[in-house]
Amino acid sequence: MAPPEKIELKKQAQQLIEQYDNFLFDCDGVIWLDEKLIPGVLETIEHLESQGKRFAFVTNNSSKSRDTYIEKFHRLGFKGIGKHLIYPTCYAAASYLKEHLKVPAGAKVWVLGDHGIETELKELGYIPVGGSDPRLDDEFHPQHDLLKVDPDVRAVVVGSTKAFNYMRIATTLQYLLHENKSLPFIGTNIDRSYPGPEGLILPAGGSVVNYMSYTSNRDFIDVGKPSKRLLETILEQRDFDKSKTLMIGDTMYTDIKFGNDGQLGGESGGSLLVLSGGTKLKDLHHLIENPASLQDGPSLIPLKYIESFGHIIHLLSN
Ligand SMILES: O=C(O)[C@H](O)[C@H](O)COP(=O)(O)O
Ligand SMILES: [Mg+2]
Repeated sequence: MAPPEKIELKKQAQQLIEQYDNFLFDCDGVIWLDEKLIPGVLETIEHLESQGKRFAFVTNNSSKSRDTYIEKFHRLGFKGIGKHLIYPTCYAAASYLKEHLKVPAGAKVWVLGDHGIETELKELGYIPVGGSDPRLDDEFHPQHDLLKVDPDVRAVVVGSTKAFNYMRIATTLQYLLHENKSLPFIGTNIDRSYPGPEGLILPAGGSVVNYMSYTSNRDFIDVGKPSKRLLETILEQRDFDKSKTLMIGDTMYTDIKFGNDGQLGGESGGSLLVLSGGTKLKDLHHLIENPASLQDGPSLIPLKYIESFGHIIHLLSN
């Protein structure tokens, strides 16, 4: 496999834009770092729009609903980003329950995670339980009411939360073990960590999901990147030709694998790694030099890489 091409010249930036019609953006580490917009990204996306390019945002971050993301995009200066362009994994989880598992509206769903999951479940007619219930902040005691399983719960969704505590782990475990482990166990994403504020690398949703997987000794259904089902849903809903679509992300085992396994960009490929988030150049070099050291080897290697997506507008204006 050819080593990834570094985009550093104006003509390479122009070629990239000519080659693809559709752009799928990861958010954390590509568009922003927490509340800070990554320089040049807004201008580059506005340039793509002016060229008639189409795009969508696909984030493994389950903490915010699509409506909350719209507010964030507006706050950061993006105009006209509608709900239909945003695919966070809280929405992917709720859609999976409805479209794939056919869990009927009106069913209760146990949640370990932040508000985004509860909001998206409600939008599809489900009744979230657990989640932000303040009783989950109580100190653990074995007679606590919430440790008794509600028999009306039909599925469990686990995602990132900053309120991880023993009550949440213990209550969620009761549901995962309930009736011989028969309730579907959905995990929003597999990310170990993410690039947070102040340059900190922070624990991500995958740590919470895998904690629950370990303690329950159960596998989970991963609805986030690199899930092929998520990609197919986006391509279908947005009517994107996959051979003309590029995935842009900062994480190789989620974003780049999503683009490569999904065969974006046709025979030439369709994955672009940005170094503005959690992956640094040394990580890319490590992967290229030791592909066997990572389980998924070549499917994690991007077609191209660039220091940040915002760098494109800088290259184009030179
Ligand atoms: O669990 C999380 O919150 C995610 O790991 C993280 O924020 C990744 O989001 P993405 O880079 O897919 O936007
Ligand atoms: Mg990211």
